[in-house]
Amino acid sequence: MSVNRLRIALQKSGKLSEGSIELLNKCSFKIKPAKNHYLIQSKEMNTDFLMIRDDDIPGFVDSNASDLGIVGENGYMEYALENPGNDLEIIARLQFAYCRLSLAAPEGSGIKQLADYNGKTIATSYPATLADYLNKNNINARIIQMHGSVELAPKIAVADAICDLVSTGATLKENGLLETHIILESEAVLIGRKSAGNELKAKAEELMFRINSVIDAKDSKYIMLHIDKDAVNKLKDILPGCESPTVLHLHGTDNKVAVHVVSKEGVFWDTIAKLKSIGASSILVVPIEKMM
Ligand SMILES: Nc1ncnc2c1ncn2[C@@H]1O[C@H](COP(=O)(O)OP(=O)(O)OP(=O)(O)O)[C@@H](O)[C@H]1O
Ligand SMILES: O=P(O)(O)OC[C@H]1O[C@H](OP(=O)(O)OP(=O)(O)O)[C@H](O)[C@@H]1O
Ligand SMILES: [Mg+2]
Repeated sequence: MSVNRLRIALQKSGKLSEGSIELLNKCSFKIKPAKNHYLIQSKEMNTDFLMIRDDDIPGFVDSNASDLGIVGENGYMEYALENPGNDLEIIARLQFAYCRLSLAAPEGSGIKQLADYNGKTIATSYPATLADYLNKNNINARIIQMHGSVELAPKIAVADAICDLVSTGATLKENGLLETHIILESEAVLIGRKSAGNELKAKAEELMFRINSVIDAKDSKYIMLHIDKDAVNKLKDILPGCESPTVLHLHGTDNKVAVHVVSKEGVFWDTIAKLKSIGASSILVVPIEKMM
């Protein structure tokens, strides 16, 4: 089937939405989200963005209502476990929306070890993932499903414990809950279909080329500085990637040169102090938009 327009499902609002749009706009898609605007067209790669709830993204891709989708790996896993015959695959991990799916129990409940969950009731928005984990660990617990505010359940005796997403741990703390076991680590992932034809696979590869060039550039910096010629070889101990910097002649002096280098590591204030300690001056650190 000819892929005339590429369809990509994104979360319309929530923890994935901003990061997905920011990443894709750095790939030149010019997505301008607007309330109740669920289909956003882009000239870039002839793409239609389907703005939907994150829980619907895996099913949209699996049923070919969308070609690709960006969802949390936890959401992909939940769908895959609920739909054993699914055609989905993770094409790439996108290095944002980091969180983890964990078991947590009320402070003072005495539930600490995995065995303590036997016979208990656990509230979660991810019943298939929780059931799979409990089965694999021979834990016999009752699961009740909630679609949000899961941390409330133990407080109102709806459940003895919970299985929910954790990022900073603030929500657990605010609700008197202690994290006891991490079931899975999650980040935003690009998903597609294993059975996609060559034309769609080629489009996915072009999209990943753009995404990777943005991700690779994310922590990299372009650094320019002036330094004595005989101090250039000291730079590599301070700046990763400075094994073969660009060294330029400086007009009006034979002792100093300009050095330009891409450093993959974050350049922090201590790096600047070390550079100055070996005589570097006119230090300029600029972000890189894309690297290929
Ligand atoms: N606190 C968080 N920090 C980082 N990532 C998170 C956090 N909470 C959720 N996520 C990630 O974002 C995804 C969507 O979470 P969000 O809370 O926006 O979903 P939701 O409330 O179900 O929204 P929707 O209305 O789209 O269903 C989660 O599946 C997870 O991968
Ligand atoms: O560890 P933290 O940094 O506190 O983040 C974890 C919380 O974030 C998400 O909730 P969200 O705010 O998205 O509300 P929701 O339950 O309606 O999804 C998740 O469901 C947790 O409750
Ligand atoms: Mg949701």
